[in-house]
Amino acid sequence: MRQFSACIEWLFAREGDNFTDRIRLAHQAGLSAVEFWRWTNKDLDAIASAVAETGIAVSGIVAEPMIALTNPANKEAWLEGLQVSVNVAQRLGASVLVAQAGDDLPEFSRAEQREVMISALSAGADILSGSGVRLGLEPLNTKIDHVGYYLSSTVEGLDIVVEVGRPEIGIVYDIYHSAVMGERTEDVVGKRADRIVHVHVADHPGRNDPGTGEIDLLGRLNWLFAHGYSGRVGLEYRPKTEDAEAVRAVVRSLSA
Ligand SMILES: O=C(O)C(=O)CO
Repeated sequence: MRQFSACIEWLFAREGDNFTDRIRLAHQAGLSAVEFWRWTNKDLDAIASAVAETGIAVSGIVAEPMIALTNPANKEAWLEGLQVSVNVAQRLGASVLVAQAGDDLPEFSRAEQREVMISALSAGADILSGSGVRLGLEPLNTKIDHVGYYLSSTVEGLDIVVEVGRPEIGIVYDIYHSAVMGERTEDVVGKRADRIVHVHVADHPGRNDPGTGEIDLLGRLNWLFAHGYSGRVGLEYRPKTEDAEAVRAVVRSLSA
């Protein structure tokens, strides 16, 4: 059965509640996993308690510090942070760390930045090795949400992780970002679905609930699962309502 994970940066984020209430609300709504972004600004003890109390899984968090992997000056600090992020992921039982490439830096060529990223990711693989945690480099759209970001192409992201050549390193494939960039899933993923460590969904336009826009999310998910993806589906969208039933309806509509 297809497994879903609620991104509680946006889902179950009722005004007045504290962050850990979102974990309880996701559990009450029937979700088996949650994910969130930064961990350095959150109460990890409270999160760990809510996770233990509900039995819900944490599918992923962001690798911190969120500094540009494209910048050679950041490599050491990024690797130090990765070690701590792995420890946090292990504490929470999270199997995915999400890494962002950072901005396209005008002082370096794209090829130079690519080399810097490959070197950092290769060193990162040594840190991840044996930890049970994988790192997903995330291509993001540069048309709406992340103008200036280095990595907007899924093919380029996959080429980078294939060149790194380590099982600990893959990509996060966000169908919304990919669709905004005009990509068709089958064209850009091709035979490399095994390199995807996590998938995100949101509809376009609006980045709202699946079903509110024009992306055939079910069709794209069906394609991914038929071609080797076996991880969770992260619900990373801005919900139009706070109604738990609306999330359940999304899960039903995207289930196989
Ligand atoms: O920052 C974003 O837009 C993301 O998709 C993070 O996962």
